[in-house]
Amino acid sequence: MGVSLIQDSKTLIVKVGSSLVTNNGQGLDRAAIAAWAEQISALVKQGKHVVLVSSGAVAEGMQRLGWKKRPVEINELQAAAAVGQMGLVQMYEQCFAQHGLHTAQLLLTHDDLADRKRYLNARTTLRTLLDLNVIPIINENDTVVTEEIRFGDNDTLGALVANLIEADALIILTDQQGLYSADPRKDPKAEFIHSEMAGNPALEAMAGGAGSAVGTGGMLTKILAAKRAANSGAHTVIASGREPEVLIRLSQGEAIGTHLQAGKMKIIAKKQWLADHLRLGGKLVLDDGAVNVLCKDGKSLLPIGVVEVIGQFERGDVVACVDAAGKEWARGIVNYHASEVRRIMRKPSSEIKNILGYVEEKELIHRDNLVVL
Ligand SMILES: Nc1ncnc2c1ncn2[C@@H]1O[C@H](COP(=O)(O)OP(=O)(O)O)[C@@H](O)[C@H]1O
Ligand SMILES: N[C@@H](CCC(=O)OP(=O)(O)O)C(=O)O
Repeated sequence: MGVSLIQDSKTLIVKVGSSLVTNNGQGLDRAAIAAWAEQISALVKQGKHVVLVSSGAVAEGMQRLGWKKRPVEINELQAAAAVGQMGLVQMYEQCFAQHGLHTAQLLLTHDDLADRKRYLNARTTLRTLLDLNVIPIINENDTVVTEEIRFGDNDTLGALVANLIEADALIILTDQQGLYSADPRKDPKAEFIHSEMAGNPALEAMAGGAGSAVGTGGMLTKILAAKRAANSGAHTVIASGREPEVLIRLSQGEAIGTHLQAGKMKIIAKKQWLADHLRLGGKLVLDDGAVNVLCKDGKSLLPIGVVEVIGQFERGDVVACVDAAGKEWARGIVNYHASEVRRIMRKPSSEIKNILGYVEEKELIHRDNLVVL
């Protein structure tokens, strides 16, 4: 990858695995967590947006409960995760507080991100937190899922979050320097992979399962996460979380770890995603002024620019933005139900509260959720 792609990245997802966070299951590694918090804080102060996806709840819960062996029963794993998550977020909150930054806890499941309304809600919340310079700390909501906890799939969650907020890069920190041609714990001749295209099927054959007792996904979930992140145009780096100043050095363009490049440009990825993944709901007919600000100025669509609503749709659906002659100019994810849009169209956003009694968002379609055709 052009290593500078990390350097130029504005929005980063950093994922840290259980073995790192808990020092191989020995309990939370305060020094390591403090070091990542310091680096992330420095990046945020440079104007970057950083989301942290952290594993370690089960491992920390086991430690707190005095369990020596990872339980087999799902309900016990869930209990351990619930206990351990408390320690995890306390530690992050304390470490980021040293740098004057707040943290926020987000517990998500894969299903949350597959559901279009929840997807939009999660996306809006994350975007708001990042604008406030708060550090979102994300983990799986282990209480309500069984599949994810069984396979321990925070690598996938990291990629889903990268898709969710269209991050520029996903940095997966683990206990190895990166990807080797085979598991280096088992094959001393394994060669280091410096750079590849994300999604290259040859990578999947190289990746083995977890090598430690506390990590669960192994390299394969990281390779698949890179492929998924690339769908929204995000590059992935797999690197050692124990490498001093790893995040700072990556952001300065240093070639540390394995760089897996996304083949698609973000804007093309976004258009494809909007075209492929969400069903097209109805249409919004815009006045000429609204067409202009959307297409020429790259602004969000406000209710005042809409003159007619055609068809039915729900919050989170994709709608087409057309002019009076029916020509489609843009398409995007709408923040209100069709019946609500019919009530607030042609009105300034300041009247949404009076008309509906609540405000989902002041935009009908936020510019981040819109592509001009
Ligand atoms: N080809 C490979 N290159 C590097 N590591 C590999 C490879 N195949 C399997 N692994 C194993 O994957 C482990 C990292 O995955 P995992 O234990 O799940 O970590 P994490 O907790 O960071 O998600 C490494 O410690 C290593 O033993
Ligand atoms: N939610 C689980 C995540 C488990 C997991 O994905 O672990 P890892 O393979 O170490 O990233 C936990 O916090 O323990």
